Amino acid sequence: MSDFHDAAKGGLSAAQLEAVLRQVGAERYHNLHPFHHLMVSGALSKGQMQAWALNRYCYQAVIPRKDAMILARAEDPAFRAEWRKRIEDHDGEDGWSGGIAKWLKLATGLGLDANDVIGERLALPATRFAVGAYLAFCTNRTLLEAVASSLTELFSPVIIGERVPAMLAKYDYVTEDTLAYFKARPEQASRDAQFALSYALKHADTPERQQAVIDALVFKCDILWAMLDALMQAYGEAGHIPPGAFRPEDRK
Ligand SMILES: O=C(O)c1cc(C(=O)O)c2c(n1)C(=O)C(=O)c1cc(C(=O)O)[nH]c1-2
Repeated sequence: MSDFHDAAKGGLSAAQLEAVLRQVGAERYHNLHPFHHLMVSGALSKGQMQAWALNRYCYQAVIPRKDAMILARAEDPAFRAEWRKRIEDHDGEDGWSGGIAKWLKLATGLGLDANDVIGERLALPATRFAVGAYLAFCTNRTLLEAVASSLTELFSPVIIGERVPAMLAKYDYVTEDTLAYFKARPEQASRDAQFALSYALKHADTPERQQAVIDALVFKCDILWAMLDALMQAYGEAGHIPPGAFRPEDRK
């Protein structure tokens, strides 16, 4: 295990920087988290699955907002033309025909009330803090760091490829229709991640900027990890559900 804090010392070639970024994913992406392992092994209760979908909605909902922050800060029209596809993917043409609507369908397909999900008030405090930290990072850090923080998407096709077949095989209440969100995602994620990776490799042209790119990806892995930690703490064996947060019916 590396801590990556001086991974760019002395400077890296583009290929070396890419290798470090992929190593960050190999060591820190949330497919390594115990909550994901419980999910793919079929061990989650329905209430735990609902808690996951309800909390993940907060993440989905902030994505187009952080992408709008990135758009606003980008001076190159060609960059903006490419990046705005991300907002279109999540919002669709009318706000409710893209990825966010599909995530909502996933949540309601698991038995949750749509207003409870959209309202975000039943989400865990730590989820809201993590998601807020992502939005703040993309608002306050350099454009290069904000772009680099999206690079977890290099690894999302892998976790989606693990999650979807397992959910269909191991939970009888999960249908293909419920999981429609994930159909378009791997292709969109690969397109987006390739663009972001090329941008990051090109613009990280000093050891300091290379380190900033690596740190941004580590930070983003921490965000995703912290969200699953929060679910474990609240809905795992410890069962410390914070006041006001979602209480599954199978665990009053
Ligand atoms: O299912 C997943 O585990 C997963 C992970 C990630 C990610 O790695 O950040 C994203 C998504 N899904 C996703 O659906 C998505 O739209 C997305 C956008 C971004 C981003 O940072 O811009 N990450 C992710």
